[in-house]
Amino acid sequence: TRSTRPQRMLKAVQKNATKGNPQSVISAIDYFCKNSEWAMNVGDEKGSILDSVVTEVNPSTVLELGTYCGYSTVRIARLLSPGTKLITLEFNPAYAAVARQIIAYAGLQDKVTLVEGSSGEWIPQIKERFGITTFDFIFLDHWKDQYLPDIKLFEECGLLRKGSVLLADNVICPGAPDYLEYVRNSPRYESRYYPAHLEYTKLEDGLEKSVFLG
Ligand SMILES: O=C(NC/C=C/[C@H]1O[C@@H](n2cnc3cncnc32)[C@H](O)[C@@H]1O)c1cc([N+](=O)[O-])cc(O)c1O
Ligand SMILES: [Mg+2]
Repeated sequence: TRSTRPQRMLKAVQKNATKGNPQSVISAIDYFCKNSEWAMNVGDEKGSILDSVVTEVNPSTVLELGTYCGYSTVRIARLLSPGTKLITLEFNPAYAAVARQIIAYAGLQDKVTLVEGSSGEWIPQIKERFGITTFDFIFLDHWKDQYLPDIKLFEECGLLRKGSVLLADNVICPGAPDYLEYVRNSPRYESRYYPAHLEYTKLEDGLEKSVFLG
C-alpha cells in the first residue's frame, strides 16, 4: 500500500540528515516540506520564535500537545538543559510511531517522553504519573478546538504556576478564536502575539504567548 506523508518525511530524514544531529533533522524536514510535500510542522520561521521563547524560559518541566511527526519536539528538546525532559502527547499511533523514529534519529530520545493518548485523558493524570507539580512551558499545537478546553483543564488540575508560559501555534491560521479571546481577556494571563506566516507559505499566522499570573 502507498506510504503515508509522515512515513515519506521520515525517509527524507533518514536520507538527508545526520544521525544524532538535531539541526540536520530540522533542516531535512523543512527541505522536504518546502520542496516535496507540505506538512503541518511549526516550520522554520515560527520555529525560530519557539526557539527564542524556550531559550528565554529555560524550562525544567515542559509539555507539548500534538507531537505529529516530532518536528517541534526536536526543536524544543535540543534546547533543554541537561537532565530536563519534555512530555509530548500524541493520540494517533501512526504519527507517534514516526515521531519516535525522528526523535531517536536526532539522538534526543532520552530527553523526550512521548505518551500515546489524548490530552483530555492524560492531562488530569500527569501529576501522579510523572511526579510533576506544575509546567514551566507548554506548547499547544494539536486540534485547534482543543486549545481552550485544555488550558481550562490545566487550571483545574493545578498544573500552572505564577509565570508558567503557554505558547500556542496557529492562532490565526487555521485559527483558535475562542482560545485567543480567552487568554487575551482573562485577568489571569498576560498575552502577546508573535506575527509570522503559516509554515512554508506566505499566509499570515502567528504564535500567542500567554503567561499565567497565578
Ligand atoms: O490542524 C493542525 N494541527 C492539528 C494537529 C494535530 C496533531 O495533534 C494530534 N492531536 C490532536 N488532538 C490531540 C489530543 N491529544 C493528543 N494528540 C492530539 C493529532 O493526532 C495530530 O498529530 C494544523 C493545521 C495547519 N494548517 O495549515 O491547516 C497548520 C498547522 O500548523 C497545524 O498545526
Ligand atoms: Mg501547528
